[in-house]
Amino acid sequence: MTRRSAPNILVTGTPGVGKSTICDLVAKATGLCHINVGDIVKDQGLHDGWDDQYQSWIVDEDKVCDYLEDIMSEGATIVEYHSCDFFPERWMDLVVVLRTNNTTLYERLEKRGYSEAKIQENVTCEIMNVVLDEAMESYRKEIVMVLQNDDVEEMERNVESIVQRARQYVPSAS
Ligand SMILES: Nc1ncnc2c1ncn2[C@@H]1O[C@H](COP(=O)(O)OP(=O)(O)O)[C@@H](O)[C@H]1O
Repeated sequence: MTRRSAPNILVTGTPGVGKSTICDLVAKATGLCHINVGDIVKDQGLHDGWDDQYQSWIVDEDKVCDYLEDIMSEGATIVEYHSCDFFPERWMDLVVVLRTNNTTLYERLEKRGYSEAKIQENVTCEIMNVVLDEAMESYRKEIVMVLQNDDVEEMERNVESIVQRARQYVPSAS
């Protein structure tokens, strides 16, 4: 196992649950390097083109993993993405799954200017626990933290909980 001086944290969840906002705050509080996987897919061309139907890039998961390998081996990184099953399990010390109630999520995505179809698709995904199930199937349950993120009070509490876990991190002895 790799020895990392500071932890790697994955923050995942349906689009709109608050990943970017929480990661920004945790990164500021801890000094962890914040990587938005969606951004690197676009900026580094880690995709096979644009999907018109889904209005998103067709992600090349192998390219994403190759790109991130050295960064994640170093540690001290907080990564966000709306999916979590293709990252090597060994990279992650903590996996945070953010949840948001349907009405609030709908409103956030509407404000973002998503089409009705895309909003419905994402809200259904949240109702069906798609990302939560993916996280539970992909990582040891001891490192998965599920946090409700509907309002500002919850957000502050969530940031605090994640920062605390990051500070408790003990580098693996193995
Ligand atoms: N806990 C929260 N309370 C209120 N608004 C929030 C909360 N978390 C996120 N938001 C707002 O919801 C929107 C989506 O958040 P964002 O962090 O971009 O989500 P994601 O990265 O998961 O797509 C933003 O406008 C953000 O300010």
